[in-house]
Amino acid sequence: MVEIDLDHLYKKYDDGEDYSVEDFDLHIKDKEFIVFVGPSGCGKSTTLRMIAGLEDITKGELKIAGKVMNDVAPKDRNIAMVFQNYALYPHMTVYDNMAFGLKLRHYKKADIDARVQNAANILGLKPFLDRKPAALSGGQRQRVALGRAIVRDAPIFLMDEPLSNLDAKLRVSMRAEIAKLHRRLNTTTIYVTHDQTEAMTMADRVVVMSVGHVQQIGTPSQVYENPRNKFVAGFMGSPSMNFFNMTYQNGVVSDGKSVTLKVPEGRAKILDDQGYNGKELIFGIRPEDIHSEQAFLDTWPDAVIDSTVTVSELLGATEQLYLKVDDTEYIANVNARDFHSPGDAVKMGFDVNKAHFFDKDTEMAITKEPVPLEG
Ligand SMILES: Nc1ncnc2c1ncn2[C@@H]1O[C@H](COP(=O)(O)OP(=O)(O)OP(=O)(O)O)[C@@H](O)[C@H]1O
Repeated sequence: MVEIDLDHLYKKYDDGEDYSVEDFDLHIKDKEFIVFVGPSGCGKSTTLRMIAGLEDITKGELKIAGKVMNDVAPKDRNIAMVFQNYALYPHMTVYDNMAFGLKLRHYKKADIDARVQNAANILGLKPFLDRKPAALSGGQRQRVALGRAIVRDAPIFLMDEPLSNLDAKLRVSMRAEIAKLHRRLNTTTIYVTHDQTEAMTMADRVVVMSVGHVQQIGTPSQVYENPRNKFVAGFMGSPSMNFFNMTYQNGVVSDGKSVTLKVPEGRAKILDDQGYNGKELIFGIRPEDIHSEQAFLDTWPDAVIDSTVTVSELLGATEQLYLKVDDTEYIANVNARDFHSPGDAVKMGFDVNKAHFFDKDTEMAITKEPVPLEG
């Protein structure tokens, strides 16, 4: 059982005025695949490096399997780490790169060989064991870096943007390989990325961060379906959620120009109960919740907006439409059968039942019960 507890962790760098990480509180379960996700500079790597022991913890406690680790040296934490730049030794073969850490730890030769062969087998690296890193592709190098973590047989893997140096296609296939590897090895894993797609597709749970603070912790679907605030709503999902500044009054939201939408009763009651009648708020709707099919427009005539297509991208089964109403631009993902061209005047139906409302000042989601930070 390897559980990791981040108990109200804080980090302030010597030359920093503010905390780079503030009050990071998380219990990681045995075998869990956790992804820290957020924009550049939000404190993901700093948190990971505190867990690895590469940075001091300013305040708070780090526990691994119940034991406080704050002052334990990195080499004694039994953690394997995979970095963005692979950190391979260029003068060593693939075999030696994977064996090196074990040699340093005085493993027996036969044991080292068995571990390296096993990792090479899992990662499809057998044909390359005698090559040097320069003679490998980016994906193969990244696999060697993973191999070096696997041979350690460590109960915890930490991965810091391990795929960001790979091209888009390779990233997708390595993403699946790492997920498969996790299912096979069941190692408690913390994975850092700024790519929300990686977070959504790989994580058991994601920790969404912004400027040193945890914004929300949950399964990918929890944070996608029930974002706690506007930041999480806008960060998770591609293309991003559309936001409109609106005023809510008597069951209708309006931007004071051409966008006026009836709010279904249940949602309107929540807004009424929480005192938003007559107030400004932020209205959010995901591109997939805006429709162009006639049947939808006929069913919800009070949520149809006359718009103009500015760009249309055919993605195969769906079409991504960039639209404009007055000066407001938004994006919709619609069925590709209704193909549109730039300049087309279109009627777009907003599925207000799926919309999200946020307080204009706090930017927190307006829901029946406040969305918890975790879960
Ligand atoms: N060694 C350091 N000394 C001082 N400040 C630092 C140091 N390392 C990081 N920081 C600062 O701490 C904050 C968090 O940085 P961190 O690298 O953890 O963010 P990140 O989310 O991992 O970003 P990225 O995706 O760009 O790596 C940033 O404001 C950064 O400038």
